[in-house]
Amino acid sequence: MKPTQSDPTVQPVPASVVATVDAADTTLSNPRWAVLALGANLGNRLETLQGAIDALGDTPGLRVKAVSPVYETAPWGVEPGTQPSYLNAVALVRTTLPPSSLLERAHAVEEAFHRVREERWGARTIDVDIIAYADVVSEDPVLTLPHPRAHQRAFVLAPWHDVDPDAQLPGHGPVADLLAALGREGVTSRADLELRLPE
Ligand SMILES: Nc1ncnc2c1ncn2[C@@H]1O[C@H](COP(=O)(O)OP(=O)(O)OP(=O)(O)O)[C@@H](O)[C@H]1O
Ligand SMILES: Nc1nc2c(c(=O)[nH]1)N=C(CO)CN2
Repeated sequence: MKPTQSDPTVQPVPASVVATVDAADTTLSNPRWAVLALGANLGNRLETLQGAIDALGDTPGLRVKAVSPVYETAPWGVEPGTQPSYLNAVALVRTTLPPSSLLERAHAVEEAFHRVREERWGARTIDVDIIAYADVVSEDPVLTLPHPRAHQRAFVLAPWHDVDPDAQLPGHGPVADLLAALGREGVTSRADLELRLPE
């Protein structure tokens, strides 16, 4: 039936309202891949890593596609012997969230596991970093993409290479080459530990 001018349900929506609603819709129509690095060096490290993966899997618009093997790693960037060792892993996700929303979600997951931000590179129950988001390159300090130190970190490159041997770190080249150049010192496989995909 053709609506008439007097039908109140066909009032035109003002352009300003359309623009506001569109701006508030922060999902993308196309899912993108992203690489997340997880690290924990306080508390029950494996349990926390699994909890973070499950929490990420509970995120609307995000699907965890692969979870890497677990590595026990020497704390990077601090005096040796000043912190407990880390468990590290990498998750590959597909998401319709834009990068800023993915970072918000990563921070919410950290908060859920009582991460306390005190000093730079301080010990933590959980750290969730965005290593790469599709092929986005951004120097924004709030969200630098790819992660500005990923290419220097075997604790990121080794698990990433395990789940995606052909991976490329945007702007830096093949992960396999970066890992070969860096070496695996301080990064030990923990084949006795396993992380699951979210149920
Ligand atoms: N790719 C990224 N992933 C996560 N956080 C990022 C990224 N780029 C910039 N940041 C910013 O870095 C800030 C500090 O992050 P965080 O406390 O996790 O650092 P860190 O884990 O101690 O050190 P690092 O950044 O070297 O891993 C965050 O609040 C975030 O805004
Ligand atoms: N081994 C290891 N060292 C670190 C880690 C980490 O996850 N693993 N994270 C840091 C800040 O992101 C600083 N140092």
